[in-house]
Amino acid sequence: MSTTAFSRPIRIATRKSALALWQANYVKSQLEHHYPTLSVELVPMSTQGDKILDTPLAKIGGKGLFIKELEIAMLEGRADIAVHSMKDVPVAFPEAFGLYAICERENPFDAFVSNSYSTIDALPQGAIVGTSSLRRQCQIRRYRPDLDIRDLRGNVNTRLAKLDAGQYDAIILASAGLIRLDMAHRITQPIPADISLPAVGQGAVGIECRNDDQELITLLGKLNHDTTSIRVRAERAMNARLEGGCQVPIGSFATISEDSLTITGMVGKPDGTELLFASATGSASRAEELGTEVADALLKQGAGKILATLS
Ligand SMILES: NCc1[nH]cc(CCC(=O)O)c1CC(=O)O
Repeated sequence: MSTTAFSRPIRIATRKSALALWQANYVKSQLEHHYPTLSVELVPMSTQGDKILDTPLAKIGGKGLFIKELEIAMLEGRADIAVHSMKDVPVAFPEAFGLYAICERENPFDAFVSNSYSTIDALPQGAIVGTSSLRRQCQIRRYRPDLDIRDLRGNVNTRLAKLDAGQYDAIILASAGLIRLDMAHRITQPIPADISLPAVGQGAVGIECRNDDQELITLLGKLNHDTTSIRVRAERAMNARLEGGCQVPIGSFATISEDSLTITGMVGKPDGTELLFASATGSASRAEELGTEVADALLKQGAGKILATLS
């Protein structure tokens, strides 16, 4: 625990979804744990992305959309930091902002959620599976080409409600979201990485603030989890080289053992007919280079052509 010269409260800009609020409260409690004299407040706000919930994300501008309004609040001095699911954070940051802590990763894998079938393998021919993620779609289609994959939008609770109402035989969600919202019991089957490689940064929470807020940047350093941060940096470097923008059929997953980092990447056609994989292993100190190497190997196999048809 440390004392801090911070005299004003730290205000966390956050979206109002249950998951966003959980993450903001988590960062609040981490800050209070490390700096007991600090006062931390949440500044919940509606973003454009929340208001257009029925439009597929890809069509309304994708990943950057949720974040912009939180950044405006920080620029206008209404908030000091913003908390994000790393998988929703674009690779390129707006000039005035940076990512100054990545907290310890929760379970990074996708989850199969069903009220009737215990595993993906147990689904009958042609079963209806809900997901709007091109990454999940292409990998599930490769594994089970017979399934009927249908669009599924909304926050975690909305998606579960649609499953419970019988609109789908199963849905695919991130395990991390369910665990954080106290719904780990809804995970019917954790989906291993060899069936569905997670999204870049899945399960990790990142903290953003203005580049000129040096006092705050120093303070946030305590909340950074080194191993998570290195893994996510490798995954994001891969995405950066692939120019993986908004909603893309890209998976990336890095692990660290001792000082060695292994990263596997995937780019796939949404219909599941062609999936490219590559991986690299090396010193964790070369995280970003290894991520870039995997991207280059994917590009060499033709990933650029697949991605170009989607933009
Ligand atoms: N795309 C929405 C989103 N962004 C972050 C999570 C939760 C998991 C995480 O923190 O990575 C989810 C829900 C989901 O994909 O099921």
